[in-house]
Amino acid sequence: MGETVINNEPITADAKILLEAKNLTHEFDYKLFENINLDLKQKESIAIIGISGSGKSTLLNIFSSLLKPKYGEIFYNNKEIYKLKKRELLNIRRKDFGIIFQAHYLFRGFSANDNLEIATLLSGNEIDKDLLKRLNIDFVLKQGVGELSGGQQQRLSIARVLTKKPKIIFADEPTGNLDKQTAQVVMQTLHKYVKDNDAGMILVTHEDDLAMQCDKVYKLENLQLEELK
Ligand SMILES: Nc1ncnc2c1ncn2[C@@H]1O[C@H](COP(=O)(O)OP(=O)(O)OP(=O)(O)O)[C@@H](O)[C@H]1O
Repeated sequence: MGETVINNEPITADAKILLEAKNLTHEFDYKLFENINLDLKQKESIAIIGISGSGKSTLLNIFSSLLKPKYGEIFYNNKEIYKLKKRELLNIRRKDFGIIFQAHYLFRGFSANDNLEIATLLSGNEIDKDLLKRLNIDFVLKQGVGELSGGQQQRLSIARVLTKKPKIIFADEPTGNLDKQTAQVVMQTLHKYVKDNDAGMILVTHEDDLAMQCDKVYKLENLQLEELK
């Protein structure tokens, strides 16, 4: 545990755009954001910070196909995702999008290994033993999910998402349950995955130091994304 983050390759101007958000506006009881635009390129990681209630999770839900915005569009592979047929959208969400939220959605009553096997069945990929070692969960595979600590469950859910080999990772406070050192290992693992697999990542976090390890950092404030890095 505890190497330095490998995240210094610059993103070239001609890198492929993975996800494009155009003019997003959304509100619940109050307006959260207005006319937000964002591009996510291959190998790029983008962090979104902002005070509690500013709408970060809502924005991530919209990016990640879970919530249709009031106005605006999200393009993935040149298609507007909210105009796709339900089945097509589900397919993208299942195969290409890796959604890591604090609630883990692990199958309780099954072992850690069973949970990973499900991801291999869905994706046709193998379980990556090195990944499990990096995340320090290789020794808990036989245990039931309910027997794992909160942090182990969180890392298992991250391993399960990465086993799918998603094109884009959407992560909402993925290190919320973890101590600083383990959080650092998890972030390194996510950054390495993004660089090694020509993927992209959008991360919502309260931790400024974790945000600054991303290629770009935006603060959601006054209905806009202000570019901090
Ligand atoms: N499904 C929903 N229905 C109604 N209101 C919602 C819904 N989801 C979020 N909100 C409201 O939208 C506002 C922004 O919530 P959101 O979770 O996006 O903020 P956040 O910046 O991620 O906050 P935090 O940092 O505390 O997680 C809050 O006032 C919340 O109550």
